[in-house]
Amino acid sequence: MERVVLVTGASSGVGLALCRRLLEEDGRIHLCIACRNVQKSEATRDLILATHPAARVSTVEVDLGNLVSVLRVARELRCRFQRLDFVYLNAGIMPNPHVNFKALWHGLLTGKVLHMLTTAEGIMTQTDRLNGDGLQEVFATNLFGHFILVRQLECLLCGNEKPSRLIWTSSSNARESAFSLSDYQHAKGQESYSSSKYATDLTSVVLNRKFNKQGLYSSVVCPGLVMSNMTYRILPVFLWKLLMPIMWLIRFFAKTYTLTPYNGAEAHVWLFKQKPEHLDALVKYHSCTSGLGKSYVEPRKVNGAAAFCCRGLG
Ligand SMILES: NC(=O)C1=CN([C@@H]2O[C@H](COP(=O)(O)OP(=O)(O)OC[C@H]3O[C@@H](n4cnc5c(N)ncnc54)[C@H](OP(=O)(O)O)[C@@H]3O)[C@@H](O)[C@H]2O)C=CC1
Ligand SMILES: CC(C)=CCC[C@@H](C)[C@H]1CC[C@H]2C3=C(CC[C@]12C)[C@@]1(C)CCC(=O)[C@@H](C)[C@@H]1CC3
Repeated sequence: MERVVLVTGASSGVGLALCRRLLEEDGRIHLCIACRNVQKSEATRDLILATHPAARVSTVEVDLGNLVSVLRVARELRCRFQRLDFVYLNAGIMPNPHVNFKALWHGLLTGKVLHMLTTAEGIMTQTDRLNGDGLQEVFATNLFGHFILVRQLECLLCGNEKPSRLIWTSSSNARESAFSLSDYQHAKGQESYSSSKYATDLTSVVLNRKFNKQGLYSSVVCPGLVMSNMTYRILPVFLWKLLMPIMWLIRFFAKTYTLTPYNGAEAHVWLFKQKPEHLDALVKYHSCTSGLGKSYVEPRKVNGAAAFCCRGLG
């Protein structure tokens, strides 16, 4: 039976590399790519078919930051498919990023620089805004749109012969201290990206609690630092090009400097091959690349997730 795999944010970066890598793993899957509009869907399908001409690739359009669009695409998917085996919830944004180089310099003096270079803790802020639905844009796009999609697709994901899987692209920038239940959309702070990714980690834990019995399993991954449209919006492209040799060097000390979308998709592809019953719901799977360019996956506990469960909030 062919497996049906849905990937959001398939038009570029980690999502596009993931689509290609999944087809390398199993050329018989039915890959459904979700992009923002028809032009992007068709261009992405052409790119994938150029390297995998025999692949079965279909397209759907969704703006995850627009609830009407999410409900519409869920309806369309329910009509088109009888079940979904894998859903990669990968689309994401980081609008108006700002890097505090002074803090990075201070980190160098206080010995925290490696932690800062891998998590961006204390050196990155964003300016968020309200979207058309009256929700904070980062929360809505990175988490809530995806969450509503999952809930709307329950009939395709639960109670199937084999377990179905949700795989969320989170981040090592996810931080417990950036998230607050009383301001879960992060309207008040300037770390909306970090908050949305931490909320994603917790959502995955809670989804496992609720749905494992019905054969649906959820995992979170971090692709590491990847050069993609998202990172190219943080600094000017010429600066990234200048920094590139330094980043190759940093990779000898910081294994999460995966740098290419292909390497960044390592954990996503690894999870595709694992039995979900053997995975730990409180772990985030990190794509890593050694200084010599070898890719591998490292599991790390999600900070605070166990405590969150114990408090009974899940
Ligand atoms: N790059 C990095 O270093 C890291 C990235 N990540 C995460 O990886 C994921 C992929 O990002 P990456 O590949 O780096 O960046 P890209 O910007 O290349 O990819 C983001 C994807 O999300 C899509 N997207 C954005 N907004 C929406 C929306 N409203 N509705 C539908 N699709 C949307 C984009 O579509 P479009 O082409 O239309 O804009 C694009 O396909 C994100 O969740 C990001 O947070 C996590 C850790 C590190
Ligand atoms: C690499 C050097 C020498 C300088 C670049 C400084 C920053 C622009 C850079 C350092 C750490 C990076 C980082 C991210 C973006 C770019 C940095 C702040 C992320 C926040 C990108 C998105 C993610 O999800 C995180 C995992 C990244 C964490 C590290």
